[in-house]
Amino acid sequence: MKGPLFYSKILLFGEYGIIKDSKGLSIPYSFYNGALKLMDTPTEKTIKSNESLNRYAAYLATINPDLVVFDVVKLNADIDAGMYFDSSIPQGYGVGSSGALVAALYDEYAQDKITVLENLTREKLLKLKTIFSEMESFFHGKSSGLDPLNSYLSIPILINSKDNIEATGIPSQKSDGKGAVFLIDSGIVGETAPMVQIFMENMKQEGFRNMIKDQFIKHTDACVDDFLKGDVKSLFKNTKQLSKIVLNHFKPMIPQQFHDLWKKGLESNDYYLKLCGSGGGGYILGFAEDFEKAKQALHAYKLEVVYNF
Ligand SMILES: Nc1ncnc2c1ncn2[C@@H]1O[C@H](COP(=O)(O)OP(=O)(O)O)[C@@H](O)[C@H]1O
Ligand SMILES: C[C@@](O)(CCOP(=O)(O)O)CC(=O)O
Repeated sequence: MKGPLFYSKILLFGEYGIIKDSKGLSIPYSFYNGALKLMDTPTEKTIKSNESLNRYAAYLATINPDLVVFDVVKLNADIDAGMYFDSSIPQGYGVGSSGALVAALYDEYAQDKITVLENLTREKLLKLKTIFSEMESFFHGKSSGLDPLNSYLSIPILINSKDNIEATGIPSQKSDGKGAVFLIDSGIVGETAPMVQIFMENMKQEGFRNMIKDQFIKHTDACVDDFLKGDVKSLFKNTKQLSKIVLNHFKPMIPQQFHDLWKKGLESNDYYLKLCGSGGGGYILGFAEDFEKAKQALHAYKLEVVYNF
């Protein structure tokens, strides 16, 4: 057995906001991917993955059957036979390792599944997102379902609001462009669930809620609009604001040793940093109008370009 490949994703904008009601924009990142496979010779990695699937299968069997029903008998038999998720997607790096896994399992075991080949109306997309949100909650505590959706469809997804999502095109990349979006490897593994929990706790405070509504969501939405329009000038203005807000209000999600680097970008304007997914480690997402300048300022770090302006 070797299932189809599912890609990692990069949530360019919308982390945390999309759990509430902000816009979000997520693109597939084919550099990393994963597929369900049967073990030949067991290794530490494949055994660990198989055990993780076993725990997850028990959860999948408890999901409301009105939403989605899985072929649990086949799933359990495959797990007993040594199935694992053969994936290059780093876990806890904010690029959707659990999302790709969720997409692969839905694809293989969901009954009456919505397939990528049919006409994906807004209703069908929303239904898929609801199913994925429920499936991924096992890993996240609370999940928007966007990661698996992106992985399942392998196309950019625009979230306009909680119940208004669509497949979208993004402006084509300029291979000779000076600007870039890039990843910085923090070298630390993050965990989504505790970060989402901190966010949900903070949301119980009125001051934090107001900041999310009046500042965080406002700039997130503006960034999404600018990116899709290709308005690079306005995009950098709004990304700078977003970077500032995140530094001030999402400190637990930024590894301590990156606080200074984050601030330096805001002061020099050489680059702006933002969270990549839930944060707490993993990748940090960078935006630079002049990538050569950013590279110099960040020479001590390993950068991976994901988009050129
Ligand atoms: N290859 C894999 N095999 C089994 N489980 C996996 C695999 N990759 C990811 N997972 C599951 O997904 C979890 C990571 O998901 P999460 O914390 O949401 O991080 P990410 O940002 O990478 O999606 C892991 O703890 C594990 O339970
Ligand atoms: C924080 C959040 O908005 C994005 C999390 O992404 P990741 O699991 O860190 O890739 C949670 C979600 O939308 O499921």
